[in-house]
Amino acid sequence: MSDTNLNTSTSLIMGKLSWAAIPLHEPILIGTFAGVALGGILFLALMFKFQLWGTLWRNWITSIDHKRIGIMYMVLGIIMLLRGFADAIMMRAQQAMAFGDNPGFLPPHHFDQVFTAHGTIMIFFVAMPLVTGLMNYVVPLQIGARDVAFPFLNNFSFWMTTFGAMLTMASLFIGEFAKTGWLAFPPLSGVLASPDVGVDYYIWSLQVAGVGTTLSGVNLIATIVKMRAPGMDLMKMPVFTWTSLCTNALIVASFPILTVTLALLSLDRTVGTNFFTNELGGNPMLYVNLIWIWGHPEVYILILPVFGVFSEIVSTFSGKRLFGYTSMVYATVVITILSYLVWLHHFFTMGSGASVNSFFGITTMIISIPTGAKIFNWLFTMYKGRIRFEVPMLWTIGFMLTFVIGGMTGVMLAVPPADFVLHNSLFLIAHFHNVIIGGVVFGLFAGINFWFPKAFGYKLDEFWGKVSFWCWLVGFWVAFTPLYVMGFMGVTRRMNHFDDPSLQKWFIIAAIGALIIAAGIGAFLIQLFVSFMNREKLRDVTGDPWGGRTLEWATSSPPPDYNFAFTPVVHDSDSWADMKENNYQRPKSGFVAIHMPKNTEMGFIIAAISFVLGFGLIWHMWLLAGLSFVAMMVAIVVHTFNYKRDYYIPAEEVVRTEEAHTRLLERHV
Ligand code: HEA
Ligand code: HEM
Ligand SMILES: [Cu+2]
Repeated sequence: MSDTNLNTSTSLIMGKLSWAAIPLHEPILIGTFAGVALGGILFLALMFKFQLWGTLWRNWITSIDHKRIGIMYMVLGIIMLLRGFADAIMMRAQQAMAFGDNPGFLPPHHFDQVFTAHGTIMIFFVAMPLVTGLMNYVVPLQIGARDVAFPFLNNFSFWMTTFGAMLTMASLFIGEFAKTGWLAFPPLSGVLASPDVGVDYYIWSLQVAGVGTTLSGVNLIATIVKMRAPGMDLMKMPVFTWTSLCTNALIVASFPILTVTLALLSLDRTVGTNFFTNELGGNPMLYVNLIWIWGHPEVYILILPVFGVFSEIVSTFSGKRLFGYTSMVYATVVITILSYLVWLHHFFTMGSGASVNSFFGITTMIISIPTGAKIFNWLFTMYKGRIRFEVPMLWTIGFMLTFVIGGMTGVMLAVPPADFVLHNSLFLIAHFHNVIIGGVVFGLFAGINFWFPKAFGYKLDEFWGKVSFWCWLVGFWVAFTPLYVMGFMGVTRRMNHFDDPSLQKWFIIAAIGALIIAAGIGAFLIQLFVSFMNREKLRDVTGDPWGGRTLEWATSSPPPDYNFAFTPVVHDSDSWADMKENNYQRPKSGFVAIHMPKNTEMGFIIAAISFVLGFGLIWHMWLLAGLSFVAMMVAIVVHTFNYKRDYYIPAEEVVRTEEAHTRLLERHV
């Protein structure tokens, strides 16, 4: 065999992968790897010791129960939050020390990967899974359904998201991640400026996860449209379900744009097309437009569901019906529509001209009106309410104060002449962390504290919940106010070293703020642990610990596999509050067998193969890519022959479950 032949055969199998891809010369990465490996070994040891593999496989990995899938999404989001936050701490430390002669501890090529990975992970693998997890858990319960419309697809979507996240994580130890920023604009992300695999990791992680997100959007829309309890017409739907419906409409309408954009980028990179280069009629502005037509709706995909969370919490903890239900629904729909008419505000400075900029500036500002309507509705709900300042409500009030300021700085950026000064400055960074942390993250913590007792049957510890809240609130302001200040001074984003020593004090303050946030994350983990240890004391047997108003509180906590023994009948938007007022009695007899979907391992298997496929494509290992593609197709076809997709929970078992709940309730009274 000649030398050339040998070379082609190696590259067909190994592609660009070689030992040089393992970052042995990066002490930070080797340290991290050692930590992950040790943690992994500890985890495996514990799993074997307590013999948990069977349970993990049967009850979780292969589960098609929307409740378990919802919880798994939340676990994924929380684990990835630790990774994304580790990146944030590294950036805060680097920028606090890298002044003058001190280069800091992160060389530019590493720093650039850190901010790209931070942004990508926080948006796609923290905020998205947490939001999707909440919707998955809560929506079917709120509409009185037994599961989502396509339970298998739900499991598959979850695993696609998870394996997408795992591809990003793999880039830590094999090769590297993109150095382009979280939206990977060409020409920087093109093959000339970024010849290594970083951008390919970015592309394929998001492609794999994006399939999951799109399908889960389809699934939840079908669920909400088709599976509501009798009597729940659209204007009687709980507000969280409404915001979920709009969010998933946004997902279905925007994620395919991301998929296509990334597909074109990968064609440019691998087969030499010129969609986004200036050669042969291509144009980088095409990419900028496409990515923001997805990117702007994306930020509303994150915020709308948490607006729903706050609506549920405000009315529950004020002991009142939500003020302005109808206007709340219209505001949500208006924001959904407007979010498609503003994308250009992300590149006012890129030469569209005064009239185009004015159009997009004005549409952007108009979004403040429905958003403001929501804020005032929440305030009016609290007005004259009997407010209980429990942990979910604290997060809600913290959100209202923080988010309004973040929204206002957004409106400042929407003024094109002002944006020419503030674009890509730390002011922008402060704006979006202000709305994302003060809005999305606070909302997720509010939601976790609110629905945790539903999912696990006991409340979360109040003391540690409050510690976590105060650390996040104070920490956020200490970490990001300096960025507003420096933004006004003209300091730009994505810098790993500064020359002007007078700035250092601001970065040190920001680093202290990040440490306070770290304490908030720590307190949250302690809260989970302490609550688990004290679960008997924190137990709620009623299924309705907060005096809830919507259907999820009508069933036991945790709900049985089938959610409701009988499908509830709805007469009001606050259906459970209405049922309680009318002296609703739980049915105690007449139970029948319940038709349920059955677990399957196929979602996990197909998603795992897509991880291998992604890995092969990243490294140009064409043989591996081809084989895994064929394997994936085979798995899909095999799955279509699986006719054993459902089973019945026998009536006796339903009787047993329901009677156990009745006994608990009677003992409680
Ligand atoms: C959850 C995320 C989220 C949310 C909700 C928002 C909400 C808003 N954003 Fe933000 N934004 C981001 C995430 C988000 N943004 C991100 C991630 C980026 C940058 C990405 C990057 O470049 O990397 C960005 C960037 C960004 C830019 C681009 C700046 C630049 O690159 O130079 C602009 C410009 O117009 C903008 C505007 C707005 C506006 C007007 C709102 C409005 O929706 C806010 C509306 C709310 C209020 C105004 C407060 C409540 C209202 C009242 C109390 C009523 C009274 C108020 C008035 C009448 C004003 N945002
Ligand atoms: C928890 C505390 C957090 C801290 C301390 C933090 C800190 C930072 C820092 C220092 C940067 C780089 C700023 C620069 O360019 O100079 C950054 C960028 C970014 N952050 Fe965060 N962040 C946090 C949470 C989040 C969350 C929760 C999200 C989203 C859900 C998020 C999304 C982003 C994005 C999208 C970028 C831009 C990345 C890029 O420039 O490509 N961050 N953050
Ligand atoms: Cu935007």
